Formats: sequence, structure tokens, C-alpha cells
Amino acid sequence: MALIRKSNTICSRALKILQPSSSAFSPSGAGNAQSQSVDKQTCNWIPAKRLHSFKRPNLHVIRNQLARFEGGSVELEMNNDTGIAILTLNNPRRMNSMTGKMMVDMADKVSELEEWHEGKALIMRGADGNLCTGGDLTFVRKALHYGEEMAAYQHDTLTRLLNLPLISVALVQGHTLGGGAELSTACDFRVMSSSAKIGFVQIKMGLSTAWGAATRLTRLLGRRKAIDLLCSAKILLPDAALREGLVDYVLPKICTDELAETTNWLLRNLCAYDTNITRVVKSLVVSAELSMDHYQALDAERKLFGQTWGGPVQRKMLDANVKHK
Ligand SMILES: CCC(=O)SCCNC(=O)CCNC(=O)[C@H](O)C(C)(C)COP(=O)(O)OP(=O)(O)OC[C@H]1O[C@@H](n2cnc3c(N)ncnc32)[C@H](O)[C@@H]1OP(=O)(O)O
Repeated sequence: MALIRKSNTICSRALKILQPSSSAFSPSGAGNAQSQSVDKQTCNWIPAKRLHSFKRPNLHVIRNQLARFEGGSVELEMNNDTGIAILTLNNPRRMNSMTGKMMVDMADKVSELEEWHEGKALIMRGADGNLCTGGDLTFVRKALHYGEEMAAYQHDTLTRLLNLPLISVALVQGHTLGGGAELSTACDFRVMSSSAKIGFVQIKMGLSTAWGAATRLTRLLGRRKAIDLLCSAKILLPDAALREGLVDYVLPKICTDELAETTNWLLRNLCAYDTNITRVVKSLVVSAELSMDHYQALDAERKLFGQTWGGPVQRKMLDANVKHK
């Protein structure tokens, strides 16, 4: 009964939240999105955060809280010769699931990428053969009171990542589940290993999407497929993921170096031309997309997520130590 009551409350609150409102997380000038994202004189990219005065929760305070949840790291290598950067989630003992400290690390690395002017592409991957299995459950258990704040922090980082003037690719390897699947949607493209599995399993854990994937997935695949993937919690193998349009390329079965193969795919298909023009074109696409009220959608997503996080269904699932085989 308690579960049903909680679900009903969430649904009726959802209806209110989804009404347009003047929220603390909305941009004050969403209609200005299509205004210049590229400086005509120099062709320099202008960060999306300067296009929107993004009134947001105090991310500095949230950062200090998240940093206390230790474990793992996020590493960045930037290669000025190839113009390709590699962002690595590094918590392999826990399949690169994210701690609070990793969220802070990732935000810092995205800030470094915003200042990197020689780059044209970014590959996001996980250490040792899995991209990421979502929130680190040790962290999740300790942070059940802190869902909305964590979501706000991740929304900011992943929106900045998605809007970088770099062509971004997630290398989907091993288990890419829950928040891990969400991370992959913060990249422009997804390349999948032939042995990988990807699934938005949050609903099985009593949660809605934590890190902005409902908003991004709907834009990526449309309403019908987004509802299907998010509400069924199905775990897709490469052929199905390709068919659904969730991934763009499946790596060959025999592939000794999947990172090198992903880099070649990028260089061959998307990064063959001038760095500066590539950055400008990516910025224009970002600018066009931002005119579609992205921030309001994230606002609603964050509020609804905050109501599932720490709720009875999630607690029950955590206690049951669910495995998504
Ligand atoms: C932000 C909201 C969300 O992300 S909700 C989704 C949260 N993620 C999950 O619920 C994933 C739970 N884990 C699983 O389903 C399984 O571990 C999967 C990924 C299927 C792998 O199964 P299997 O191949 O049998 O390996 P295993 O379970 O022995 O795991 C190896 C070690 O990795 C760990 N691990 C894995 N995922 C996480 C995670 N999210 N948080 C913390 N630890 C994780 C496992 O606990 C296991 O560690 P250990 O060997 O027991 O010390």
C-alpha cells in the first residue's frame, strides 16, 4: 500500500512539475539560444554556458558534499597531434560505477576540455573493459538523502560535455548499465563492443533517470523508443542496440584494440576535416538544439528523480542486491 501511495504522489506531483514554470534551474533566456555560438571574426567557439544564463543550484556547495564520497577517479589524456582526447572512468573493481569523487573529477575534466582549443574529438570509456554500471552502490547507499543535488551536479557536467565543440563518442564496453547507459547518451555517438550490453535499468531499482537520459534519449530516439527503453529496462546486445539507433557502430568481433579501432572510426568518418571548422559545425548543431528548451526538461527530470531516490522501491531493490543479468 505504501508503495502505491508513494507512486500516486509522484505521479500527481509529476503533472505539476511538467507544467511550464519559472524554476530555479531554467535559463532566463532560453529564446536566445540560437543567437551566436560562433564568433564570426575568429571562428572561436563560445561555451554554451555563456549563451544561457543558467540559474542553477549552488554547484560549489554540492561539489564539496560529493567530494566526500571517495573512491575511483576520472582521467583525461589530450593529444594535440591527433586532436583526440580520452576520458577514462576509473573504478574497475566496481565496474567503473561512479562515486561522488568521480563526479567531481569528471566535472573538472570537462572544464579542462572546455579550455582545450586544439581538439576535435573526445572518446569516453571505462577502465578494464566496462564503461560504467551507474552509481557506485556504496555511494548510493550513503547518499540516499542527496539525490536531487547529485542529479543537478551531473546534469551540469553532462550538459557541458554534450555541448563541447568536440565530436564525442562513448565506447560502450562490457556492462553499461543504469547511470552508465545515461553517460553514453551525453556523447554525440556510441560505438559498441561486440560483447557489450547496454540497458537503462533504473526503473528496476525503483528510480527514474538520474543523470539526464530521459531528456537526451527522447531527443536522440524519439518518444516511443525512449519510453520503451526506459520503462522495459531491457538490456540490449549490439545488434538490437544498432537496430534501435542507440549505437552507431559495432566493433568487429575480432578486435585486439577496441580503443584504437574507435579512434580510427572517428578519424575516418567524423574527423577527416579541418579542426576549427569541425568545432564550429559541432557548435552550430549544439546551438540549434539548445533552442528546444533543454533546461526545462532537465529541471522536470531532476525533480522527479529526487522523488524516487531514497524511496521505498529503491530501498527494497538495494536490500535485494538485484543483478541485471
Ligand atoms: C544512478 C542510478 C543507477 O545507476 S541505478 C543502477 C545501479 N547499478 C546497478 O544496480 C548494477 C548492479 N550490478 C550488477 O547488476 C552486476 O554487478 C553486473 C553489472 C550485472 C555484473 O555482474 P557480474 O558479472 O556477476 O559481476 P559482479 O556482480 O560480481 O560484479 C563485479 C564487482 O563489481 C561490483 N559492482 C558492479 N556494479 C557495481 C555498482 N554499480 N556499484 C558498486 N559495485 C558494483 C560488484 O559488487 C562486484 O564487486 P565484489 O566482487 O562483490 O566486491
